[in-house]
Amino acid sequence: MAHKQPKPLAMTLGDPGGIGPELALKAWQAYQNASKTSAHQGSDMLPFCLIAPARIIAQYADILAYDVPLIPVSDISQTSDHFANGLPVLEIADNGAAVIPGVAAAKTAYMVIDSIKTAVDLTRKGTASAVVTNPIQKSALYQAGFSHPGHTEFLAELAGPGTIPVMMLANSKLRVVPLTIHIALSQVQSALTTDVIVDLSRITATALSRDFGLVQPRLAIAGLNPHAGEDGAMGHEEQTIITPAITRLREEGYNVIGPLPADTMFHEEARAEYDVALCPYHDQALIPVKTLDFHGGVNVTLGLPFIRTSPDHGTALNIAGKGLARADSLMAALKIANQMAHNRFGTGTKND
Ligand SMILES: NC(=O)C1=CN([C@@H]2O[C@H](COP(=O)(O)OP(=O)(O)OC[C@H]3O[C@@H](n4cnc5c(N)ncnc54)[C@H](O)[C@@H]3O)[C@@H](O)[C@H]2O)C=CC1
Ligand SMILES: NCC(=O)COP(=O)(O)O
Repeated sequence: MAHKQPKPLAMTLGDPGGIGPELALKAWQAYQNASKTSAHQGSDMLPFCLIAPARIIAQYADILAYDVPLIPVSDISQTSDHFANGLPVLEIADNGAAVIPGVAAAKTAYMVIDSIKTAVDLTRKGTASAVVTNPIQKSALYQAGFSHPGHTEFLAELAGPGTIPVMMLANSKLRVVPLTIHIALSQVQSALTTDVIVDLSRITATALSRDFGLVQPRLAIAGLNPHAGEDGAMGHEEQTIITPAITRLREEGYNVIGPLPADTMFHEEARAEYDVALCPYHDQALIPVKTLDFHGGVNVTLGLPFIRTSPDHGTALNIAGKGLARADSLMAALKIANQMAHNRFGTGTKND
């Protein structure tokens, strides 16, 4: 049987004032170092191509004095041929905006967004296996008129009508899903409905089976209120919204526990009882996962017709261009994208 050509990963620029460009350079160096060790030989890690104006990446390589050759490619399919010799860069339209490490500017937003769109397009066409995003400075994009709270919602729009995106953050100790994402705390109560919980739980369980190899994923749903409402004495959402969702999910055959008091569900023994924790609001989910292992965390968007992973951290403007940024989380995002692609397509071929 003919061996299919594995497709590379499409990495986005992220905010050019943040640590994304530095991390991309460091990730390429880490691949090269790993390829020299015997442990890595024969590895099936897919190479990646950075979708960015090459002059920005060259600026960082220069500032940091990193010896990383940049290889311009006109087509992402050339990535595998060149990856051993340098970091492949697929050029996008460059409006020439100045980039200052540590400064996020609305003037660079066009390139940030174009990089994401291009990566998605290549992945949906099947010429890339997955999208791996570098962090964006959301406030700078908003100044430029970007109307989506973050990647997650933007990717859902690019995927098309009816897409329900699910944000999952994962490290070796914990997986979490916030059931509401980038909204004010005051809006959580109205956004959290039984239908939302059921829909997001189904998508999460399906993805954990298909992409992560869990046969019957165990879901744990957190309460919204202290002590999961203490039988209604501290709030009613557990009784009126969350428990009905859990009942429906169990009737459909899902393995679900909850509503669990959020303050006691993240210690080691409690985590052993489930594969993923679904939490009513953003910080309830992200504080434990980032606290347990900030540098090993990966953000995966489930529910899309393509694979997308990302580091769990942000743009870290305070250390951009200083050589201090750790690439562990981006490396973990590349690794998970790779595993998901292999689980989904075998060799990383067309995927939509
Ligand atoms: N996927 C994405 O595009 C994400 C974007 N963001 C955005 O990033 C911006 C900044 O967010 P913050 O809350 O300040 O979080 P942040 O993660 O950028 O920084 C928090 C702290 O962690 C440090 N840090 C972060 N990544 C690091 C790394 N790889 N190595 C070493 N230290 C690191 C930073 O220096 C800072 O002290 C915001 O605009 C936020 O919306 C935040 C999370 C994810
Ligand atoms: N706090 C997680 C986060 O902001 C990630 O957002 P996204 O840009 O991946 O949607």
